[in-house]
Amino acid sequence: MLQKLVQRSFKHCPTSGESPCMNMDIATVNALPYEDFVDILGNVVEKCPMITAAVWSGRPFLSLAALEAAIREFIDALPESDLQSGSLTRESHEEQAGSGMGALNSGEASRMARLNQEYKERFGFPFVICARMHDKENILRQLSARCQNERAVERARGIEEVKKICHLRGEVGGGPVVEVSPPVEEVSPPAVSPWSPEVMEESWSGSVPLPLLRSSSFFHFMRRFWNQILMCLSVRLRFSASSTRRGLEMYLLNRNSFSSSSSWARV
Ligand SMILES: NC(=O)N[C@H]1NC(=O)NC1=O
Repeated sequence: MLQKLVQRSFKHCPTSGESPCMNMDIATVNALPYEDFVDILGNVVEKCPMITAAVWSGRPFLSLAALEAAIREFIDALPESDLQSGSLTRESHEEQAGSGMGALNSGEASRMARLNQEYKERFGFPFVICARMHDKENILRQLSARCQNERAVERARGIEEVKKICHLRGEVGGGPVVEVSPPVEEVSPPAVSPWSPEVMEESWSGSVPLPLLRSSSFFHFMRRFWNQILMCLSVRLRFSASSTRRGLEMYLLNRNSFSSSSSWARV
């Protein structure tokens, strides 16, 4: 499969004979820039180019068989879906607990479960919200209100919420709090940026003090396990094909959205 894909992508082999051509192919494949690598091999797993994108950093591959083995290993290493009950990550637990989701009374829990189910049946993907920016009352209000939206609106909104979660997890990082000297001239983010302190504090109702959010080491985050989502988002931004983008968006919402009625209700 990989050989056919690669050979089809190289119209001619500069040398005669099979093996030099194949060797040349693997050398050429290893030398491919990120975009070309994902463009050519991005659909070896249906509408999951992030798998190809994730293995790109493992080059150089000794052979096409080694590249295929890297893809297989990545697939085998994917954790069970977060949507199975009891499989919430530590970060999800903390975020949901921090917003008060761990203190739902029975009325709130059953309302949350009902609304989650209604949302999932209406849109075909789970409700996603950046819990650190809301308390439980607001989450319930948002869930109820957003059930009335159009699907396209909710799909875009869910992706935006995933990005907010991604951003805040990057800020907190979980690593040592690194004191960094303030830049010589404070360049304030553009006022309209959703990440500007004003916008964040305006909708801020989470439990993590803002100063901490700003001071922990971002680079620790780069080592943390969310590189898959970052890969997704970077691949999504690079891909023009809307169908691929839609596939990735649905992947993000269903695979990384953490929520199912049982998890919210349970938490
Ligand atoms: N349902 C849902 O969005 N859950 C996620 N949101 C968040 O901030 N952490 C989560 O687990």
